[in-house]
Amino acid sequence: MKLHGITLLECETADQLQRALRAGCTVGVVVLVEPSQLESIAACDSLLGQGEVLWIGLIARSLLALPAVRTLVADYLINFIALPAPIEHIDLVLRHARGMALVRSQPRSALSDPVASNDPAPMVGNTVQMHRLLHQIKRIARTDAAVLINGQSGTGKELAAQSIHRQSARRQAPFVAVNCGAIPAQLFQSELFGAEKGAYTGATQRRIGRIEAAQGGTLFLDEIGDLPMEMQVNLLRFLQEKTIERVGGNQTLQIDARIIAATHIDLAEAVAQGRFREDLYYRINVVCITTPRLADRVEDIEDIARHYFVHFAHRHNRSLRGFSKSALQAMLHHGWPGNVRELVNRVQRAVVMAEGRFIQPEDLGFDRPSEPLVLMSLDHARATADRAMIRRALAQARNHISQAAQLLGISRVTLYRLIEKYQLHPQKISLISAHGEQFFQLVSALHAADSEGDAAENYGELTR
Ligand SMILES: Nc1ncnc2c1ncn2[C@@H]1O[C@H](COP(=O)(O)OP(=O)(O)OP(=O)(O)O)[C@@H](O)[C@H]1O
Repeated sequence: MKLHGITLLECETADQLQRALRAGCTVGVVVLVEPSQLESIAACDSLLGQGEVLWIGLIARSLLALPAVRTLVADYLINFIALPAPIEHIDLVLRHARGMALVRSQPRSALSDPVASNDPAPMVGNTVQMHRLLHQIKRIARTDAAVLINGQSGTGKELAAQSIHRQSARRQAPFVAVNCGAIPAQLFQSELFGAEKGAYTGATQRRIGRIEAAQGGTLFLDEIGDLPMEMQVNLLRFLQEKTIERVGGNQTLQIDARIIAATHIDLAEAVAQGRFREDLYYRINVVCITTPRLADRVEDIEDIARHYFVHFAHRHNRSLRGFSKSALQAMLHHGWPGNVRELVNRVQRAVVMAEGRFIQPEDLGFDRPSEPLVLMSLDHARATADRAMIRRALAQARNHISQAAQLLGISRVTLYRLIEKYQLHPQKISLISAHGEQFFQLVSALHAADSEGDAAENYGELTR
């Protein structure tokens, strides 16, 4: 419907709201003047969190005390106005929302955003353990000694190695990482030492190995504990002589590279069991540091989670607000067997999957903490569960009755009867799509309407 040149999209069902969102509006208005409207808003809550729409609430003052209304305001709205309210106030809030929408729609400059730059990830953490590690890294970076980094998988061993390299005198030269456990034994020699043209079938040109590629810089040997015995001999020779020969070549090349090795297994024990060469162990273990488990520094969890939240929200272009309290709680209570890598993965998944404005425990792949059980009659408990499930099914089926009935495993007739019984009729949600200059016409229309009476009623007129 057009009014004063403004596109007004009135949405009474989730389906209509979905279409309006696809139409690309930037500012939406949730009008809530009767308690009965809350049901339909609850049915649409996943849609309210979608896209880039900035939501403003126009809410009857009498409803603001309701917990459901407070949740709506906290989770989805960037601002709300208690009705009745002076039209100037509504005007101001809507202008502000439009301004925010305009700013958000500007392409963000990758250069001006440190998160988007190509700098390697910083090491985040403010606990005693992290302070100690950062201090050790700083001191080690000044020397050229071989370093062994111990730590469970995902604790940041590679990040620590990069940090040593970046702070060292070799920072302008390459940092070359080799995952010793991931290279097939038959390729290891050529992968590490390189190969001359014709050295083996398929070697159509000279290949520079990883060790040579690290010339002047740092060679990071990840998972060195997984290195097969025969390869340990070759590596030891390089470490002792600082020279290599490419496979199929006869030229000896002098290599100047700092060695940083990392392992998640106990190398001393592997030596004791004869699985790792003792002489190699002492070569790489001149200085040893340990990256702490995430579970041993829980105070860092929130900082790291927020750091990656900003990073991924930017990368995936999501305008989420952050973590809900229950999501933060769930993170603090998790055991983090996969350490920081697991946290990074969970945050990324949550940023992509979250339907509301705030990340919930489910988005992070955790179960929602169970609500404390309140004693109630079985009839009441059943009715509460019925209502919740019907609402959820209606939302998922976009208010399509047959589909919702199917999801619930009941007939359409039964669903209609239950909707009637629990008063779950899809109610009115009003959304005003305001594009560009049309927005100001909308505000003018509100001004004009104001002279005829109460702002809330007039707003209702405009959206009806
Ligand atoms: N302190 C930290 N601050 C920010 N990000 C971190 C931190 N520690 C680790 N990460 C991130 O966690 C992920 C895993 O880190 P990294 O690869 O360095 O761990 P790792 O110990 O080498 O793992 P693996 O043993 O499995 O190779 C990376 O995305 C890294 O950027």
